[in-house]
Amino acid sequence: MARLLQIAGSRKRLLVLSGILAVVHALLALTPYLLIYAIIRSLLGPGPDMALIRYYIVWAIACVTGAYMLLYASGMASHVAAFNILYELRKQMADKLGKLPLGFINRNNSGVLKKILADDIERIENFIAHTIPDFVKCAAMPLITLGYLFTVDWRLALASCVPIILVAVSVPLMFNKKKMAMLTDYHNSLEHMNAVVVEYIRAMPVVRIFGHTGESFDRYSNAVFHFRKMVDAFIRRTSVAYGVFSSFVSNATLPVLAVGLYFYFRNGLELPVLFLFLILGVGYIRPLFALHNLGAQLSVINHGVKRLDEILFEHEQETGGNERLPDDFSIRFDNVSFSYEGKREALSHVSFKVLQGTVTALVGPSGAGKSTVGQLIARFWDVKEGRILIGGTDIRQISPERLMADVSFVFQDSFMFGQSIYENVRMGMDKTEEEIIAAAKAARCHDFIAALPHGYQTRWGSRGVHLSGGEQQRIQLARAILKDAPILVLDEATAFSDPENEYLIRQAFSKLIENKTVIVIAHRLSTIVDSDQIIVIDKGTVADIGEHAELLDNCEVYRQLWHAHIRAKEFTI
Ligand SMILES: Nc1ncnc2c1ncn2[C@@H]1O[C@H](COP(=O)(O)OP(=O)(O)OP(=O)(O)O)[C@@H](O)[C@H]1O
Repeated sequence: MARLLQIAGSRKRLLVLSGILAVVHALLALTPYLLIYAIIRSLLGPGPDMALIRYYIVWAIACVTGAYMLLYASGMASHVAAFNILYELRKQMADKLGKLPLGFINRNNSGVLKKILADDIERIENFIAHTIPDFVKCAAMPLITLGYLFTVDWRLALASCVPIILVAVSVPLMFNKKKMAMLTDYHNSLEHMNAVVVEYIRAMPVVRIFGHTGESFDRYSNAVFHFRKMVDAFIRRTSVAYGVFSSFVSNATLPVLAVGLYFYFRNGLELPVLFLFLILGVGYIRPLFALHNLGAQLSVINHGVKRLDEILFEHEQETGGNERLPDDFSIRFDNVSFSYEGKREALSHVSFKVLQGTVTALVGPSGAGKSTVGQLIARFWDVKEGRILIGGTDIRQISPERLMADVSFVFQDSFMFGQSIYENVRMGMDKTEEEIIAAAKAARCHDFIAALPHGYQTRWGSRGVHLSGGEQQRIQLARAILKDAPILVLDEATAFSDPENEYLIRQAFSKLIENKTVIVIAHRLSTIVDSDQIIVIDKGTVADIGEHAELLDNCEVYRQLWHAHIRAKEFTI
């Protein structure tokens, strides 16, 4: 609750207002019962005063109306606060995700992130908008009622407390530490199920093709069964205590009725007082049910808030507080070592230099660390040892915005947004229509875009159009051409292209790399033989650096790669 109030920030005042309105609502909702009590007294007394009774009825109706108006106002205040908090939270999360290393996003399963960003935040809204006012109301109602009942007859008031005392004993039994730990397991299991479901759906095409439907379904169904087991075990553990709790609450009349009847027959307790206790002495127990539900909800929220905080407090990439601009766009790896999540080193003592305006190819066997080198330049991750310099400046001292503006990355897979093709090329950059079309022309995509049903305004996605893999690659190139960053990292961008597409991509490339510092991560060695330099990476280290002919003479790893490449080219089915 404290953390939620902290998250609420300046909206706390609205929440307090909502709470105050809920308390006044509770007071007003109680008043009609007191008026009914007065009416019964009057009716049972000698010569009832009908004018007074009518007066009480009018007041009772006014109080009920007022109570509901206040409840509405309280709900309004809490909703306005909740939606504002929701907005702030989503903004904070988006801002934070933008500052985290991109590797963090890669590392986390998209199903889990989706649950945190969509479901957990949504639940917080629900909690703040509904549960907080309900909580105040449910806590205020019994307190006010009980206080009043003690002023009427302390003996019956004490009797009406019996169910509360029993509840106070049974609830901690229900939520001891062990069961709270079970709740955490329950939430983890729910998260796991979410992740598996997302994977199951996303992997469906691959799974079908490879005939692993049974295996994949097993993972899915195991996750669902595990979740069911968790729920089952939790319900088994708590059902007895819950049964005791609900029977106390449902039969709360009994102690008041027994003690009331006793005093009525023995001590001449007034009938209206007995009625009052039978109505109010039981009515105030009901909100306890709601309080109990709130306990369960609180644990769900608690888990969600913890998950949100894991992201909000995740270590951000720092710029060392001493931001500098690069002097030029050369790149230097200075004794760089790096491992993913502290495991085996993916790169070990890697040093090389890339001059401004030159093309460098990274080659090496699969898993050697080529993509890692590329990703480190864009600071997807931070190095463990050594440093990476752009124009003489350590990239950790360049602001992330500057670094992102200076480096373009063409990935192996292109991602298309569910927007128009125009917006997919523009990618939020501040560019004119002419510039966008010029970039599309340079990337050889203008012709196929123009042939789409609505040209550049055609929407990508389920109800729009789909483009071939090669066309999507060219859209990626158009983005990079439009961005016009001085440094370009190309990760196997030409792989898997058909000859026609490859020809077009090559044309787009030559336009893209003009006057840029380029690093190409390539498997098809024939495409990079003319590079200014070739860096051979093997098992996370630099095996050799040089031009194609030199490396063929001197580097065994390169020679093997080259021969494998030639054999692959000559291979026919
Ligand atoms: N996100 C990641 N988390 C953990 N380990 C990773 C991750 N990405 C790569 N690795 C590991 O780091 C090592 C280097 O991988 P990298 O992708 O850089 O090699 P590569 O030379 O680009 O391979 P390929 O040519 O097959 O794409 C490999 O052992 C790989 O398993």
